[in-house]
Amino acid sequence: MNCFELDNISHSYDRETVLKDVTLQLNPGEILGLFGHNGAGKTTTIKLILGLMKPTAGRLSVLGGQAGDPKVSQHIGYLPENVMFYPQLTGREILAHFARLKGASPAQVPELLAQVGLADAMDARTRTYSKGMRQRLGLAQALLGKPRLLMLDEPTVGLDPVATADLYRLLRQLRDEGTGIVLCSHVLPGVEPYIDRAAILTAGALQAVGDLPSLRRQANMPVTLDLTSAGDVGDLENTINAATRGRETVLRRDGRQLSVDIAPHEKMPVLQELLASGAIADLSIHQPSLEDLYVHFIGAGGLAHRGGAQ
Ligand SMILES: Nc1ncnc2c1ncn2[C@@H]1O[C@H](COP(=O)(O)OP(=O)(O)OP(=O)(O)O)[C@@H](O)[C@H]1O
Repeated sequence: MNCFELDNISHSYDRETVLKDVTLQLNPGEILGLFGHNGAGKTTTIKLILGLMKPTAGRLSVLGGQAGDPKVSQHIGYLPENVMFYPQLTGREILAHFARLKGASPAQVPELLAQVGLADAMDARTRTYSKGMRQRLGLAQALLGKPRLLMLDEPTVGLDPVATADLYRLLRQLRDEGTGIVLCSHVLPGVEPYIDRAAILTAGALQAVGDLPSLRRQANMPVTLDLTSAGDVGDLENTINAATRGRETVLRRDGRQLSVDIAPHEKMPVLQELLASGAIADLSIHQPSLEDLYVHFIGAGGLAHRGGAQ
């Protein structure tokens, strides 16, 4: 059974359509990154899956049932963006309160607080917590009752690099135990190794969905070969020019180092020719990163929306 299935979902607030024909599903034991700039429609998608609103058009099922049905909702964990808690209560008291609301066992509370790195702070009032600690308490709240579907809206905001890596490790562990996880973010650096698939949303429309190799195929962006010459750099330049003649490539030179941007399907024949020439001492191949692919798919409109390329 899918964790959720969105089938041609559209949504409008008043007259403005902010989600357009979105078709997307999440499997158990999978981490999906849902990426888009501010206002792209990520939170609206989450609210529909939570059953807080009904889509204007399209069909939606969550954990095999109806979004918003309490029998479904009890298996969903949700961490909203900018989570806030009552400042006079301790972390332990707050989590115990949410455990009662969710019908989860209170025995989980200290264990979950330790799991998110708040073992030493659980009896301190949350007004003394840093933003990162509040975020981790929010995550513990989302993990109450061992959800089958976990949705996290900008979970790494406020976390330092060590806490961010800890969070991703924890998500991987939950994924391996069968939880389906949606990670919404407009912060891409560092996330690539931790997601199974990415969905890229611009102005309410899905531009691309897939794992990294599939997104690379869809984007068909050039691959960069960085080459170090074995002898005279001019000779290597001539060899590259011969190997790439008639192909669409860009060649750059920086001292003894040469870089060639080349279409993915041209990579192997050109590499074979270059290796056979004996003119290369070393080489590395750079595929487009998740950030490169994101910028490619959101296009000029998306960049304008974000105030230019970053
Ligand atoms: N309650 C609302 N009433 C009217 N318009 C709304 C409402 N909530 C969101 N919108 C609009 O819907 C669009 C999508 O917003 P949404 O919050 O889903 O985007 P997002 O991708 O989560 O953005 P962010 O990263 O800034 O949280 C935006 O244009 C936003 O202004």
